[in-house]
This record gives sequence, C-alpha cells and structure tokens, in this order.
Amino acid sequence: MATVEPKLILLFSGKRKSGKDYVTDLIHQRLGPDVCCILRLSGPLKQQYAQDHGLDLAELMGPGEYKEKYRADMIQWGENQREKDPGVFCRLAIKGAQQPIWIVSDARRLSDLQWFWRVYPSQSRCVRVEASEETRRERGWEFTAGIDDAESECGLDQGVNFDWIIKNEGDGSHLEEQLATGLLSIAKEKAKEN
Ligand SMILES: Nc1ncnc2c1ncn2[C@@H]1O[C@H](COP(=O)(O)OP(=O)(O)O)[C@@H](O)[C@H]1O
Ligand SMILES: C[C@@](O)(CCOP(=O)(O)OP(=O)(O)O)CC(=O)O
Repeated sequence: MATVEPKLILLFSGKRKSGKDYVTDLIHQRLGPDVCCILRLSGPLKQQYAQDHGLDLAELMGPGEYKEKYRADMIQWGENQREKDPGVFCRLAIKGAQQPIWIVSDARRLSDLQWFWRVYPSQSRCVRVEASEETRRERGWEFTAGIDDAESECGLDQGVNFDWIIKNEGDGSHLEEQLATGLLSIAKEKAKEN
C-alpha cells in the first residue's frame, strides 16, 4: 500500500525511560487511529536485526531485559546500516502509512531529523520528552556506559531547536495539560499555514 503524504509529523526524542512511548501512546489515544499513527524507526531495525541474528522479535520489541541485552550490538549494527544509507530506517518506518498525522516515537540522531526535514520540510516538528534521572531511575533506568553516553542516547542533546518540549516527571501530573496545550498550539500554527 502506497504511503499517503502526511499533513503533520511529530518527531519525538528523549532519553531511555523519559516516557517517549507513554506520551506518544497518550497522543495516539487522544487523536485516534484514523487521524494518527505511531511510527518507530527501531521497528524495521529490530526486525532486520532479529532476522539476521535469529532472535525473538517480539522480545526485542518489548520493554524487558531481552532488548537491553542486545541494545549495544543493535546500536552498532544500526549505525553500520545508517553509514551506508542514512535514511534507511526512516523510509522503512513510514512505508504504507495512511494517516494524515505521523508520530515518530524514537528519533535518536540528527540524520533521522535531517531526513524528515529534507523529505517533509513543512510537515516536520521536533518534540522532546524530558524526565529527570531520578524519575527515569524510578521507571527502571540505570546508567549504562557505552549506551547512555553514546550517540543513540546523546545524538540530539545539542544542535536541535525543539518545537515542543514535554516535561514528563513522576506520574506526569501536568502531562495531560501539556498535551492539550501543545497539540492546540501546533493545530493553530498549521491552520495559519493553510
Ligand atoms: N507520566 C507517566 N506516568 C506513569 N508512568 C509513566 C509515565 N511516563 C512513563 N511511564 C512509565 O515509565 C516506563 C518508561 O516509559 P517509556 O514510555 O517506555 O519510556 P521510553 O520509551 O522513553 O524509554 C514505562 O513503564 C511507562 O509506562
Ligand atoms: C538500536 C535501537 O534502535 C534500540 C532502540 O530500542 P527502543 O526504541 O525500544 O528504545 P527505548 O524505547 O528508548 O528503550 C537504538 C538505536 O540507537 O537505534
């Protein structure tokens, strides 16, 4: 099925356990599956990695220790693929998307953002989910050298002027209010463009 030209692309990034999946799931629930879809750059990466290495894809896609066991090698494997073709996982992730709003839940590198800025310059907005290390630890994060100090986690720490920053501390008591305000602001901006 051909990919439909989107009207808006929200490119989410954030540290491990900052709440990227949690927040994007909430937005997806709010807007509904007819209006928006969640696209994961890690989806096609994990699919190919699992196939190449004879691993359990469902486990790799899950939140547990299995993914963490292979994360470092997946990162290296993925970067090797990106060196050959920077947009490879972006193209695969959007394949067949039909909804007008795309939520990319896991942008990690400038090359990810640059691909969307180049191919969909007027539709792409960068969103950062932020949480303190304390909150992230409460959610099960532990600093891991070679991962939390590498491009996969730090690639967007500098040099990006985010269109929207979402603070997702603790139980996210102010999260709903931020989502309502942020989505309304983007909708108003898009309405002015058209
Ligand atoms: N605002 C929140 N309230 C309650 N639980 C949250 C909140 N944000 C994240 N979580 C939980 O924290 C864990 C990590 O969130 P997740 O979205 O998987 O992080 P990321 O995708 O950034 O690694 C998950 O168990 C998720 O349900
Ligand atoms: C190799 C990866 O794609 C693995 C990403 O897996 P997830 O997207 O499941 O990670 P978190 O949700 O942040 O815990 C990272 C990369 O550098 O491409």
